[in-house]
Amino acid sequence: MGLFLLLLIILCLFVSVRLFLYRTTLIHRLKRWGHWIEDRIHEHQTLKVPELDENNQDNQFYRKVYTYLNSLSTIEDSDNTNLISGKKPNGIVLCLDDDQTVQDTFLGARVSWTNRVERIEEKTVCCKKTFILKLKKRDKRRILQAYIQHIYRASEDVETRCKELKLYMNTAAPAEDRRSRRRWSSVRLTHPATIETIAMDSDLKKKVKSDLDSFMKSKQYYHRLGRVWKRSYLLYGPSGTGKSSFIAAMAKFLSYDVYEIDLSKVVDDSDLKMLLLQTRKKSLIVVEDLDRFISSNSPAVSLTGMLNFMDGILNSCCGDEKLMVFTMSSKEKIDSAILRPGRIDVHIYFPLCNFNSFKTIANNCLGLKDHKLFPQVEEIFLTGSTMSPAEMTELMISNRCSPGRALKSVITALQTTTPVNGKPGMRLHHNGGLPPEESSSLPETSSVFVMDGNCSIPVVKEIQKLYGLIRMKSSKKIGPSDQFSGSIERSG
Ligand SMILES: Nc1ncnc2c1ncn2[C@@H]1O[C@H](COP(=O)(O)OP(=O)(O)OP(=O)(O)O)[C@@H](O)[C@H]1O
Ligand SMILES: [Mg+2]
Repeated sequence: MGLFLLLLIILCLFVSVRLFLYRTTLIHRLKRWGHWIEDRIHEHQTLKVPELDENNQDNQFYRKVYTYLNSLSTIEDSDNTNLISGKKPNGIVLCLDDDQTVQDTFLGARVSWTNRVERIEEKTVCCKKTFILKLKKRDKRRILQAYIQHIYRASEDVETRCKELKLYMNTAAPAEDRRSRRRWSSVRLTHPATIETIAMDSDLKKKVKSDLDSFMKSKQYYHRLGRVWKRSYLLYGPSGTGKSSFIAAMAKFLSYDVYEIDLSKVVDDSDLKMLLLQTRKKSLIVVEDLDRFISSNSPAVSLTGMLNFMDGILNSCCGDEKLMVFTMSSKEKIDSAILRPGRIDVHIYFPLCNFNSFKTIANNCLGLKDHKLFPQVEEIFLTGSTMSPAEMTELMISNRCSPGRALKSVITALQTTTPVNGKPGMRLHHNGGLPPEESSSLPETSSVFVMDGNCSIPVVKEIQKLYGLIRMKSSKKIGPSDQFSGSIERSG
């Protein structure tokens, strides 16, 4: 009985001491001291993982380490961790701060990582970033190889689970350190457009989706052909027809980041190359308003520089799996060298509104599938009146409380033939908005989907079939010299 009482007292004492230690975080402190002493006893080695490699290209392993460290549970216990709003509403993600150290254990070995950030100039965002791994020398041989593999696997897991799309923009840099700097800054890509919300011919949507799908699955195919795994899209059409929104929608569909090149910040041809070298795989490289750039005869970037950027050997040096997307208002005056297959593989025309796109926008903005005013709207479209989807969207959004009023305002605007692109009263042919240069020789359609070469097999077959049909109709059209080059196809 006495012994039992004694054991009970010891147990109670043990529990209260432990509780006390927890409460005062003494255990935590004792552990830290223990580690500190251990660190003094053992010889350590430090290894650096810089953000850029010796060619100033992205060090892919740096990205992996970044993702891996931010996913560690120990980051929660670490001081100065940044709390950043996450993808989910009210969600928070943890993110290492500059010069913060975080601990990790692997196969019984304790290692630490420090996020070293050296500012190049005071008060600027430009900095040199390096992760520093510190581990015991005696552990290095035993764990390092396996640990690196573990980081690759774990970061890929995290990336596929919660990939957050980014929009990268190029930053201007003084000439002296253009080559040593990271030239892109990023924000989260939060554009709400999806391929479904874009008012576009439904067959065309299907074609684009299947083209993007087959591109993603064609790694082996491209490599077997000895080609860079890249595909180029040209989106062209009047202002406010959804070209930029479609880029965001494509990025979401593919789950790719977007690199948008602002040519006014590019200093010369080699600067443009450097920007391309610093992009990552699985991304969309976007150049908006290419026609404006070409007609401006920019002193900074030459036409040759642009041609090489679109289809140069450099494309093979900056990571595979890239989509290049260019936008233009019209390709009428564009040099055919720019538009040749390989530089541009898919041409998509974005027309002004027709009755079908009006219905999609009415459904998106007002939740209307049908309305008694629809026949009146259809009639006005038949007279050739039109407006841009952007204008139509604005009218509907500003009158969204009253669908009837919204439709009436659309009718009034269509009747007064709003000036489009500065041209008063632009009217369309009854083909629903084909580009002027192509409307005369084409079957009736609402959009143009022109694909040149480089498609994956099923798409090529479909194009050849269609091409045969069109060739029978018009002998004037340009045909492919073989199945992968020069084919020009049009379908609705
Ligand atoms: N096809 C469309 N479907 C749905 N909404 C559209 C469409 N086109 C334009 N919009 C609406 O108009 C707005 C502007 O469109 P967007 O910026 O994508 O046009 P754009 O073709 O890139 O114009 P610009 O040539 O002037 O840059 C979008 O935010 C969207 O709400
Ligand atoms: Mg745009």
